[in-house]
Amino acid sequence: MRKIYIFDTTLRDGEQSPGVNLNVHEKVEIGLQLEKLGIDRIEAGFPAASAGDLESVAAVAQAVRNATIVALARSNEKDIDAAREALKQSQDACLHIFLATSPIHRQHKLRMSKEQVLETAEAAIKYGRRYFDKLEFSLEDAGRTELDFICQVTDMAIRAGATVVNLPDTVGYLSPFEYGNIFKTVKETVPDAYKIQLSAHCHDDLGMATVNALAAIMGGADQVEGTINGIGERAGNTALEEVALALETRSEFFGAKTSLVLNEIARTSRLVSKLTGMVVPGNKAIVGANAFAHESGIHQDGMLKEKTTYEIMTPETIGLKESKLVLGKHSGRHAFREKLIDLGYSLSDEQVNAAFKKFKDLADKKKDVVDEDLRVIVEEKLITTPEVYVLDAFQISYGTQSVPTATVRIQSEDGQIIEEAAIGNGSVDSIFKAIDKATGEEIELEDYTIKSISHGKDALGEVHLVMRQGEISVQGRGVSTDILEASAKAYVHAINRLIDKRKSVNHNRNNMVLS
Ligand SMILES: CC(=O)SCCNC(=O)CCNC(=O)[C@H](O)C(C)(C)COP(=O)(O)OP(=O)(O)OC[C@H]1O[C@@H](n2cnc3c(N)ncnc32)[C@H](O)[C@@H]1OP(=O)(O)O
Ligand SMILES: CC(C)C(=O)C(=O)O
Ligand SMILES: [Mg+2]
Repeated sequence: MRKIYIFDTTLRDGEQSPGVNLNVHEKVEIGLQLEKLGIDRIEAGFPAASAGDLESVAAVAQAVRNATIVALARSNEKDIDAAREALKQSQDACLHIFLATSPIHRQHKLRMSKEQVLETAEAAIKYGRRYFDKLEFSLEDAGRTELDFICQVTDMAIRAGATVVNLPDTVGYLSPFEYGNIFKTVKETVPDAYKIQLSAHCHDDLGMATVNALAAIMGGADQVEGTINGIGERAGNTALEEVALALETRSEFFGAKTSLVLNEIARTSRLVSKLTGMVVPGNKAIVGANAFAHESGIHQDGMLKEKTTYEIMTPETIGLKESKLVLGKHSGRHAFREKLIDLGYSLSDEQVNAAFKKFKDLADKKKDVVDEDLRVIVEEKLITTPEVYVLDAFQISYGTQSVPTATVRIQSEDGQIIEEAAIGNGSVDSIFKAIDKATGEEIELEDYTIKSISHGKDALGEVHLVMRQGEISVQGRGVSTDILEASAKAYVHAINRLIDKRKSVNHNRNNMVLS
C-alpha cells in the first residue's frame, strides 16, 4: 500500500486563521501532540514574520525530535536566513520556499513576468539548498496557473534542487477532477518528477479541500498538507483527520495509507481547539461532537442491533471511548429502554411505555433530554399517588401595574372539569389560591423551593413544597421547563397526597374505633 506523507501546517497556515495567535508554549504543546499523532512533517511557522514566530519555530524544532520541522520563507534571502536561524537546532529540518505562479498573482501582486518568477524562484531554491538538504518549493496559486507553466516551474524547481514540489489550490477554486488532473499531468509531463515528492495543499473556500486532497492522491500526489480541524486562512485548509480516516476507511478504494497514530486524533483535535479558541462545529466530520452520536429512533435501533448499520468507522479508531445514543424527540423505545437500563432502572414493558410517553412530551419542549430528566420522569412515574385531581390547564395574567390573576382548569376523579380564578400576591400565589378554590381544600403552605435540575436555558425546574392541613403534613413535587407549571403541578400533587393520607388516617381511626 502506497504511503502518503502528512504535512501539518496547523502552526503556520492554521495560525493564519483570523483571530488565532499562539504563543511559544502553545506552539510547542501542539507540536509535541502532533509528534504523538505521527505527523511526518510539521510546519512550525514563518520565521520572517516576526521575532516571536522565529522563536516559536526554534522552540518547536528543539522540542520535537521525531518529525521533520519545516519553516516557511518567501523567495528572498532575508526570509531564508530567518528560517535558517530558526531551524539551526533542528535535528531534521526542511526549508519551505514559495512564490506565486498564477497570472493574477504575477500581474497584480508580484508584478513579475513568467521569466522573472522562474528566475526569482530558481535563485531562492539554489540559495536555500546551500543550507538545507530538504527543500519544498510551493507554486502559490497553482490552482489558477496555466498547466504548461506549472510543468515548467516544477521542472525548474527540481533542477534547482527542490526535494518536494507543492501545487497548492491556494484559493480553494478547483474541482476535484481539475485538481487531480494537475498531478497526473505533472507526473506524465515533467521528466524528473519521479525523483521528488509532489504535494497537495488545498483550501476550503468551496468546501472541497478534503475531496481535492484525495483527488490529488489519486492523481499521484505523495504528500498531503493540511491542518487539524481544518483551521486556516479564510474557510480553512484540508482537515488532516478527514484525509487520514478517508484513506483508512476506504483503503480498498484509495490503495494508500498514512502512518498517523489514529487514536491520537480526538485528543489532538481537542487540544488545537482549546489553544486556538476555534470551536469545532458539532457536525464536523470525524471530530465533531455529533460525528459518533445518534438521535433518531430508527438509527439507534440499528446501532443497538449492529453498529455497522450506521457507523462506517468506530469512535475507538480516533481515540474516543464509544458512540453516543442521544435521547431526543426523534428517539424510539429501544434506545429509551437501553438508556434506562444504563441508569440502573429495571422496568416492566408497561412502565417503560408510560415513562416513554412522558419522555416524548418533554422532548417536544426540550432540546436535550439529559440523564437527570430521565430520572425525574421514571421516579415520578413510579411513585403512584392516586390522582384525585389532575391539572388540565392554567392561565396567568400578570403585569407590573396589575394584580396577578390565575385561572386554573382542573379535572376531578369523576371526569368533571372545574374552572376557578383567583388573585394573589404574585403569580405562584394566585395559582395556588385558584387551585384551593377549585379543590375546596384549605391548606397552609409551609415551604416552597425551586431549583434547576438540568442545564441550559431550557433546563427543567423542580418545585418542592410542604403543605399542612391540621395534623396532616405532605410534600409535593412538580417538574416542568416552565416554573409556574412546575409550581402548579407540585401543588396539585401535594393535594392528591393530602387526600390520600387523610383517607388512610381516617381509615386507621375507624379501625381503632371498631376494634
Ligand atoms: C498563501 C500563503 O499562505 S502565503 C503566507 C502568508 N502568510 C503571511 O503573510 C504571514 C506572515 N506575513 C508577514 O508577517 C508579513 O507579510 C511579512 C513580514 C512576511 C512581510 O511584510 P512586509 O514587508 O510589510 O510586506 P507586505 O506583507 O505588506 O507585502 C508582501 C510583500 O512580499 C512580496 N511577496 C509576496 N510573496 C512573495 C514571495 N513568495 N516571494 C517574494 N516576495 C513575495 C509582495 O509582492 C510584497 O512585496 P512589495 O512590498 O514589494 O509589494
Ligand atoms: C504558502 C502556501 C503553501 C500556501 O499556504 C498556499 O498556497 O495556500
Ligand atoms: Mg495555504
